[in-house]
Amino acid sequence: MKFTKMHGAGNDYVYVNCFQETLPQDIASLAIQVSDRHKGIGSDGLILICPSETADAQMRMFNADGSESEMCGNGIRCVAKYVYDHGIAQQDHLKIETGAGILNLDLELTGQKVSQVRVNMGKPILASAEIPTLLPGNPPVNAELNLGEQKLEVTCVSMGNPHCITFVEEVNDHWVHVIGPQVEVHSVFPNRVNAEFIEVVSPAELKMRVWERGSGETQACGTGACASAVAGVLTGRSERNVLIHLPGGDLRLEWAGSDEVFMTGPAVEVYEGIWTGPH
Ligand SMILES: N[C@H](CCC[C@H](N)C(=O)O)C(=O)O
Repeated sequence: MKFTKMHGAGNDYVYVNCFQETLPQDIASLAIQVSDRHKGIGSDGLILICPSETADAQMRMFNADGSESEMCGNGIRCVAKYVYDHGIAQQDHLKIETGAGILNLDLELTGQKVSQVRVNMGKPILASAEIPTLLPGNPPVNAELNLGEQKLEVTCVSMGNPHCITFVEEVNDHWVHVIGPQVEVHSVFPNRVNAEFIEVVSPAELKMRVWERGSGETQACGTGACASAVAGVLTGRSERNVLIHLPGGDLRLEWAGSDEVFMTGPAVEVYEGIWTGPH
């Protein structure tokens, strides 16, 4: 199976062109195997670039534990780069079908290749089946999440996939590695959740680390950055246009007057290879 390794702000996935490749039946197992950083290719998950009847391509995204997510913000920028650079569609405006609907993307070229992508990520959802209201009468903004000894004040936003955002004084390993896994599997999130921890640098700048549902800490999360930008506005902490610093790079977020969230960031291809495993 031919694959391409790509990343967006350090959030790295194995990409397979399903216009050409045939996959095994059990995609969840394949995702677990290729993602393994010691016994596989090594990635935060597996992303399939598939034909679509309604858009230029369809994206399917699997976490490192094999679970499928509705959306991936860093992934969709890389899918757009792949679709353009590899000649599947060559307009500088693309439509990609996702589990969160069809999204519109604008490509920025350096030479003949895509270097940055601006994505209309659609409207945030403040309460949904994936993010039930945390407690009766408790809205998803500044809600109380009970972790036993500790109570967190969180804001829950879905970008098609669910996010739980906590604003903290200092984003450190304790938040990400100790609190993150507890938030991910908290019983108020029946489908689990991605957990973001945000430090406000200024109203125009946030620092973020993420514990992702199904993949653990990653260097960046596009949908998480969108959800965090929305949470910053809803809680009066940040402006509608913010730069978010992540361990793997920066993302620009705008929550426009139209209520849609626009995300701009890099997309990088690293190498191509042939998956022959596992043996
Ligand atoms: N890293 C991805 C999100 C993956 C989300 C996934 N972990 C989930 O289960 O929803 C992003 O850039 O948006």
